[in-house]
Amino acid sequence: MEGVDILPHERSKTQFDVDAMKIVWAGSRHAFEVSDRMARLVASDPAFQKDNRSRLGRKELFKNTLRKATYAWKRILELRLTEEEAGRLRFFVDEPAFTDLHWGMFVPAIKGQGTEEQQQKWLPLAYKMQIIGCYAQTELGHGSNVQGLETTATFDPDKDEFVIHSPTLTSSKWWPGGLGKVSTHAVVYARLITNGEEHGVHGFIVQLRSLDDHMPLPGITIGDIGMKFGNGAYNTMDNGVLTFDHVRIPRNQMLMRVLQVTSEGKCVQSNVPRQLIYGTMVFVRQTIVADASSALSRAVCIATRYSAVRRQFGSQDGVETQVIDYKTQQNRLFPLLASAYAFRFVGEWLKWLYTDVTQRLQANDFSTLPEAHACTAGLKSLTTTATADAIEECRKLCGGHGYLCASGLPELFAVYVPACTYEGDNVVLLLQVARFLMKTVSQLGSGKKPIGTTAYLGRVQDLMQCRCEVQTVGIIYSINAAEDWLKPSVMLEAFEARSARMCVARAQNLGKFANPEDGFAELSADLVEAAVAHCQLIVVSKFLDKLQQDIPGNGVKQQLQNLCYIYALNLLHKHLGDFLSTGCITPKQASLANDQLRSLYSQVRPNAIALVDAFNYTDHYLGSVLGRYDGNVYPKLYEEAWKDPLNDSVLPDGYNEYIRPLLKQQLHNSRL
Ligand SMILES: CCCCC/C=C\C/C=C\C/C=C\C/C=C\C/C=C/C(=O)SCCNC(=O)CCNC(=O)[C@H](O)C(C)(C)COP(=O)(O)OP(=O)(O)OC[C@H]1O[C@@H](n2cnc3c(N)ncnc32)[C@H](O)[C@@H]1OP(=O)(O)O
Ligand SMILES: Cc1cc2nc3c(=O)[nH]c(=O)nc-3n(C[C@H](O)[C@H](O)[C@H](O)COP(=O)(O)OP(=O)(O)OC[C@H]3O[C@@H](n4cnc5c(N)ncnc54)[C@H](O)[C@@H]3O)c2cc1C
Repeated sequence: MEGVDILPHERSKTQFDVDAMKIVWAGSRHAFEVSDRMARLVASDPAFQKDNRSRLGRKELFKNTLRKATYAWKRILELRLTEEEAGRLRFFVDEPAFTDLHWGMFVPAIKGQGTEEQQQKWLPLAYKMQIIGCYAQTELGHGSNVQGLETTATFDPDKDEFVIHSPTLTSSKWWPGGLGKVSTHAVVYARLITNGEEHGVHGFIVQLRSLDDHMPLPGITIGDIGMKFGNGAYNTMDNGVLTFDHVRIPRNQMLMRVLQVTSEGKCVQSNVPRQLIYGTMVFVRQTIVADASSALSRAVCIATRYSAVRRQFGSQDGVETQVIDYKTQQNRLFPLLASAYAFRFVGEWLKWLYTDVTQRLQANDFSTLPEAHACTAGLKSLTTTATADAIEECRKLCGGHGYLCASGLPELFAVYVPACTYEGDNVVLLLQVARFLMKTVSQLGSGKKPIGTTAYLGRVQDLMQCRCEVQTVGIIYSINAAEDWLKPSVMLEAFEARSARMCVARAQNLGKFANPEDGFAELSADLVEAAVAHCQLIVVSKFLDKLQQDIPGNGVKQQLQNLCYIYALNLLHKHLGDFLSTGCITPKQASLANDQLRSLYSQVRPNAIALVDAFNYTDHYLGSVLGRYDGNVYPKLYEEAWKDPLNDSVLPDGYNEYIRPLLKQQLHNSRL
C-alpha cells in the first residue's frame, strides 16, 4: 500500500464519531468553530508561513517575528476579532513573540494587582497596544526566590515618587520576554522601601523606552540576553536584561491593590492577602496546563500518523509491518496519546477552578487561594515535565527521521522545554505542593476537614494512627480479574490510597525532626514524590469525572474510557513501587493491571489515527512532513531535503579551499 493510501485505510477502521470527538477536544461546539476558523485563516495566509525558521539567523528571525506579530494585530483589528478569536489566531501563528507577554502577563498583572483607578488609566492604552508591556520579575541572581529580589523601589515623599534602582550586578532584571528590544513599559518587581523600612516585593509600572523614538529613557540600560537553546525555536523572543540607575516614577505607578503607600510614605494594607502579588503567576500557570495538552497532542499526532505510515521488517506474506503494530511502539505511544486527552480535561477543570477563585477573591473570599496555588503550581509542574519528556519520546518513536527539522519535533521540543523552568522551576513548584499537603495532614488531628482536591485525605484519617492495614482497603477485595481495573471507584481508590499513604508517611517522618524546616529540607526529595502522586491523582480523578458527563457521539465515550484507563494504568505500572510499598495493591493485582493495559492498547489501535485527527490540526500548525494529514511522507521528505541551502549548488562552498586540496594531497601521497 502506498503512503497516501495508508491513512485513509486507517481512517476507514474508526469505531467512533470523529466530528463529535473534535467538539469534546475543543471543549464546546462554539470553541471548535472558532478554533477551526482561526486555524484555516492562519494556514491560508502566506504571511504566516513558518517552514524556513530553522534556517534563519537571529536578526532575520526576530524581524520576521515582528512582522508576523504586527500583521496578526492588524488582521485582528481589520476582522474585528473577539478576544477569544484573537487568542486562537495567535496560537495558530505558532511563534513566540513579545505579544505573548504583553497580553499574557503585563495586562493580567495590571488587572490583578492594580486599583480600579490604575486599571482605568493603563488598560485602555495596553488594549490598543499604544504601550507594549512585559513582566520584569526575575533577576540575574534570583528567579525562584522572589523574596530574594534585589531591585529597590525607595519612596521619596518630597517628590511623591519612587526611585527604582539596581544596586548590584545580580539585581539586573534578566529573562523577561519582550523586554530586550520591544517593550515600552514593564511591570517591575522590586523591594518596597518607605521611611527607611522594607515592605517586601511589589509590582511597579515603569516606562522603559520613549514612545517617540523607542530609545531607553534616562537611567535605563536594556538589551537582549543572547541566543537560547535550539536554532529557530524560542529565539524569536527578545528575552532581555534591564538595569535602573535611580529611575524616578510617580507614586501612583506602584500597583496598589494589596498595599497602598500614602504621600507621607505610610503603608496601608488592604484586606486582600499579600499572596495576590503572585497572582499573575497563578493565572499563567493555569494557561500553561491547558497549553501542555496542545504541545503534547501535536507531538503525538505526528508520531501516531508516522507510526502508521512507517513499515519495518517483513511478515509472512511479504508485507512489512507498520511500526504502530509493534506492542513496544504502542506501549510507548498510546500512554502519551492518553496523556494528551488527560491534560486537556484537567486543563479545563483548572480553568474552572481559576475562574472560581477569581470570583471569590472579588467577593473577599480568600479561602480557596491556597488550593488554587497548589493546584496550578503542581499541575503546571506535572504536565510540563510529562509533555517535554513526551515530545522527546515522540522524536524517538519516529526513528531517524524524527531528528530532522522537517519532522517538526526538534523545534517543538526546543520551544517547549523551557516551560519546565519558566513560571516557576518544576521542582520548586512541587515543593510548594508538598508544603500545602503537609499542612493539610498536620491539621487532620485538629478536626479540620480538608476540602476540594485534598478531601480524600480526610477520608483516610485512620492512616494518621497507622490503623490502616492492607486488608482494610476495598481494592484488595475488588480486583480479581483484569477487567476489574475498569471500575472507576476502584481506580480512584487505588490512586487516593497511594497518595494518602505517601503523604502521611512523609508527615510522620517530618515529625521526627525537632525543627520542621530542617526536616522539610532533609526529606525534600521524598516530599516531591508525594506531591507528584497527589497531582497524578487529580489528573486521574478529573478524567474519571469527565466520563460521568453526558458525552454525545457514537462510540466517543468508549474511546475516552479506554484512554482514561490507559493513562491511569500506565502510571500505576510506572510507579508500581509506590503502590506496592504503600500496600495499596498486591503484586498479583499489579500483574492484572498490566494485562488490562495490553488489552486496552488493542482496542485503541484501530482508532489511533482518528483519535489524533480529532485534534483538528492543520498541516500548517503541525509543521511536520512526518505528520502530514495525507500520509504522503516519503515524496515530501525527499522534496524537502532539496530545499536545504547546502543543495543550492552541486559543489559546496569551500570545495576549492578545503576538499580539493585534501583529495589532491592524498592522490599525491599515494603516488609516492
Ligand atoms: C488574549 C490573548 C492572550 C494570549 C496569551 C495568553 C496566555 C499566555 C500567557 C503567557 C505566556 C506564557 C508563556 C510565556 C513564556 C514565558 C513567560 C515566563 C514568565 C516567567 O517566568 S515570570 C517569572 C516566574 N517566576 C516564578 O514563577 C518564581 C517562582 N517562585 C515563586 O513563585 C515563589 O517565590 C515561591 C516559590 C512560591 C516561594 O515564595 P515565598 O514568598 O518565599 O513564599 P513562601 O514563604 O514559600 O510562601 C508564602 C506563602 O504564600 C503562599 N504562596 C506562594 N506562592 C503563592 C501564589 N502564587 N499564590 C498564592 N499563594 C502563594 C505559600 O503557599 C505560603 O503559604 P502559607 O500558607 O504556607 O504561608
Ligand atoms: C524561556 C524563559 C522565559 C522567561 N520569561 C520570563 C519573563 O517573562 N519574566 C520573568 O520575570 N522571568 C522569566 N523567566 C525566568 C524564569 O521565571 C526563571 O528562570 C524561573 O522561575 C526559575 O528560576 P531560576 O532561573 O532562578 O532557577 P533557580 O532557582 O536558580 O534553579 C536552579 C536549580 O536549583 C533548584 N532549586 C532552586 N531552589 C530550590 C529549592 N528551594 N529547593 C530545591 N531545589 C531548588 C531548581 O530546581 C533548579 O534545578 C523566563 C525563563 C525562561 C527560561
